[in-house]
Amino acid sequence: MTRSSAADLDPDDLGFEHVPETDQSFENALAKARDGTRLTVDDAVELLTTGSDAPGIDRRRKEAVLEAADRRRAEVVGDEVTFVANLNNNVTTACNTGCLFCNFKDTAHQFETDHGGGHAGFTKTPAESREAVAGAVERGVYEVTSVSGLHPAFALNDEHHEILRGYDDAASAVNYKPPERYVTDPGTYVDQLDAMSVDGVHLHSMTPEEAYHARRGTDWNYEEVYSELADAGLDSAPGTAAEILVDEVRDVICPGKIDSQGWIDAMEGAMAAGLDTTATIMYGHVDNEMHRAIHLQRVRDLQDRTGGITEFVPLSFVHERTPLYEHGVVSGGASDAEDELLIAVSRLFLDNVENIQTSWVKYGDEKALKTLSCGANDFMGTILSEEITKRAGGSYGEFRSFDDYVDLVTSVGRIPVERSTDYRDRRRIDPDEGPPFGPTLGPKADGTPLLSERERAGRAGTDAAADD
Ligand SMILES: C[S@@+](CC[C@H](N)C(=O)[O-])C[C@H]1O[C@@H](n2cnc3c(N)ncnc32)[C@H](O)[C@@H]1O
Ligand SMILES: Nc1c(NC[C@H](O)[C@H](O)[C@H](O)CO)[nH]c(=O)[nH]c1=O
Ligand SMILES: N[C@@H](Cc1ccc(O)cc1)C(=O)O
Ligand code: SF4
Repeated sequence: MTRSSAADLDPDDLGFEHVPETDQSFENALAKARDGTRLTVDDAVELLTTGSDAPGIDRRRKEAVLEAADRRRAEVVGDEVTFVANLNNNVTTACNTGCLFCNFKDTAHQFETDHGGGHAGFTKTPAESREAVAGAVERGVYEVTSVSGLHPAFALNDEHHEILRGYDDAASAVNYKPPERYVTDPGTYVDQLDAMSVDGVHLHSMTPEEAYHARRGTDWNYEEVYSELADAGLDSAPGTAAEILVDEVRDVICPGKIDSQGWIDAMEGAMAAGLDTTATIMYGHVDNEMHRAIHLQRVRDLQDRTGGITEFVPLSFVHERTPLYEHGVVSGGASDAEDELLIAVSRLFLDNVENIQTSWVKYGDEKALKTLSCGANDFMGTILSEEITKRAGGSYGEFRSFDDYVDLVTSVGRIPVERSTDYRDRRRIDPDEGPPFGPTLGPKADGTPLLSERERAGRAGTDAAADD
């Protein structure tokens, strides 16, 4: 069943078929985790629940799971904690997909020329995107992550515009309105990537959902679309939009999105086009431990087939300003124990994905540091600007300097390491040599700090959103 509004949902009966019940025991699952036997979905459920036969989390059992994951992390990737010098450049917040966990988007009609009222969102032209990227590259950033709303005027290229214009009632048939209808034309996906290709910066962009948007209304396949995007400068694709890869959950939280198989098809297309990818899970809303375990299996299967996933990124649901919370469908996000167990079981279950990322944006510094001893080894990036979590009510900040990274990582006895997006280039940072520390791996990165003390203080209250 597809429902489109949070107000229509009965929180006490979401009708889920998948529930966290198994024939496995916690002890058996833990023994398998400890000796490195490949885990099943039932094993993962036992570990995530610390025993599905009893309600609540058992503290002692939880510590045993975290310890097993920490040991595995040490065996697989050692004591280095990696991070990247990157910029988030989101192109537009205009989106009609209506995901109930998301407050990043603004309904797209507000961006039209004949819309009277104001709005808090933005659309950047390709020239504006280039300016944002050029400024960051000048300062030593060498990765740009760009994820955006599915603006109805976005098309892959000029040919795609022609195809979409050919539809009768294109707005409802293919979610298309021509750029002339909008105050700001976002250009095409190819234009945006071309514009953001500044001095060899690594472009990490085009989620599976965006790739779907870039081929809607055509018979093009994902590999062709990603190949054209790669020609325009794309280097790797973020595997967001995964949310929970179980359709009964997607039907509740994102009925307008591609389904689980669609996400997998897009990821396979990206990798067939030669791109690296990342994979995510967005958990802690209406999902249960069985859903999380099935999700992990789908990601592991995909990685068995492709080998192109460089990292797994758990994104804990930020609830405060989202339709799911405002309509009482959920009463909050994941607990600390759930966050720790999710990181730990991701490490133990995904025996074919080397890097598990922890997000200081979602968890805050204290919890993110704790997760570095529950299985995580990557601490994401400087990002310099953050809108998705902030708009959902998250308050853990939107940028991180290398000095902060070195302080945080050394405070838990680990080794700070600057990395490239694909983890192939690495530089160990010697804390005794600085501060200030800055990035050195990019073409224009010379070790100069990305943010001076003064800028960091000055930016603490800045709002990056601009008017359309
Ligand atoms: C905001 S979308 C932007 C890209 C594109 N529209 C898409 O859906 O793939 C990127 C991701 O942000 C994450 N996200 C959105 N709202 C969130 C929230 N309230 N808490 C945690 N993650 C969230 C979701 O996992 C989503 O797939
Ligand atoms: N976890 C979050 C990320 N992760 C992405 C990284 O910053 C980086 O782009 C990736 O590891 C590839 O190098 N980005 C966010 O904006 N917010 C997060 O919560
Ligand atoms: N920007 C996304 C997260 C993200 C982007 C790229 C990734 O590879 C992973 C996660 C968010 O804040 O939720
Ligand atoms: S998650 Fe992405 S597709 Fe869904 S509403 Fe937000 S911006 Fe749009």
